Amino acid sequence: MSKLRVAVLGAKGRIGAEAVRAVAAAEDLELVAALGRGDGLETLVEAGAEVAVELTEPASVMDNLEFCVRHGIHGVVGTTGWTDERLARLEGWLDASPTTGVLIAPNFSIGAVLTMRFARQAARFFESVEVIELHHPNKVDAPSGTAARTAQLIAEARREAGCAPQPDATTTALDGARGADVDGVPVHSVRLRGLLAHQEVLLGGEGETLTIRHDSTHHSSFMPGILLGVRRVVTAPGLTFGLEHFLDLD
Ligand SMILES: NC(=O)c1ccc[n+]([C@@H]2O[C@H](COP(=O)([O-])OP(=O)(O)OC[C@H]3O[C@@H](n4cnc5c(N)ncnc54)[C@H](O)[C@@H]3O)[C@@H](O)[C@H]2O)c1
Ligand SMILES: O=C(O)C1=N[C@H](C(=O)O)CCC1
Repeated sequence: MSKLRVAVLGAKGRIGAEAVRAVAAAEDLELVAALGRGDGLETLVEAGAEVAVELTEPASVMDNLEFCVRHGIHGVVGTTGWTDERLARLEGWLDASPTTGVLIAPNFSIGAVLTMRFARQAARFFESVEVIELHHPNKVDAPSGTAARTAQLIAEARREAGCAPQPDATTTALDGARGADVDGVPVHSVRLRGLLAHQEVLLGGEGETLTIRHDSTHHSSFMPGILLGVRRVVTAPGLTFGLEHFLDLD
């Protein structure tokens, strides 16, 4: 059986370097290109890449994906910075290339995907929900893509269940003291040397709290999800948002 031809964009970055090793080590995949900043995207076509793993930065991801989709190269995207406007542009490119698939995964680790799932399940049962994400201090964006997605899922679940707004008597606060408001859910971002990627979802009701916590302590935690995404995206045309769609969770 022929191997799936895979390229990594952002190959010299923290997660990109780990992805290069993981793809190269997978028996059913062939690493055909490993691009860093400044390398020409034409290399993807010359190398015959079928799937591009996009692990760069929010300022680069759109140009890279536009090129890939235009050339029928499937995308597996971990890069953050997704807004409704960006997603709409990507969907426009995909409409014009109907056999091409792009997976955007706010987080590739199974624990983080389950944290999002559990948070969504729990959200309607508690009066209060806040998210704390904690990352290494080299991270350029805040809040994390994972925390933003978690907050959106929580907010959706609470809207669907008709939950009342969260109780909060704060009338005076320093800027940022109550975190960022993501769809009505406060999200707090910690940047600390020694950390990699961590998240807590705090839920509170009368006389009880529930904390859902996930820790990625090494970039290896993201690799099984990236490899799964690469194998599945070639049979999933259009946009898939979230690795959970490839996990058959329930
Ligand atoms: N979804 C997930 O599970 C997951 C996990 C970890 C990191 N991330 C995200 O992945 C992205 C990268 O994270 P990181 O910690 O590796 O960052 P990093 O800064 O270590 O690496 C990014 C790399 O991309 C390179 N780059 C920038 N523009 C480029 C371009 N146009 N073409 C090729 N290379 C380019 C940079 O030079 C750098 O080497 C971030 O958005 C981060 O939030 C996602
Ligand atoms: O290290 C990062 O940067 C990470 N980014 C993603 C996010 O913003 O959620 C996933 C976790 C690691």
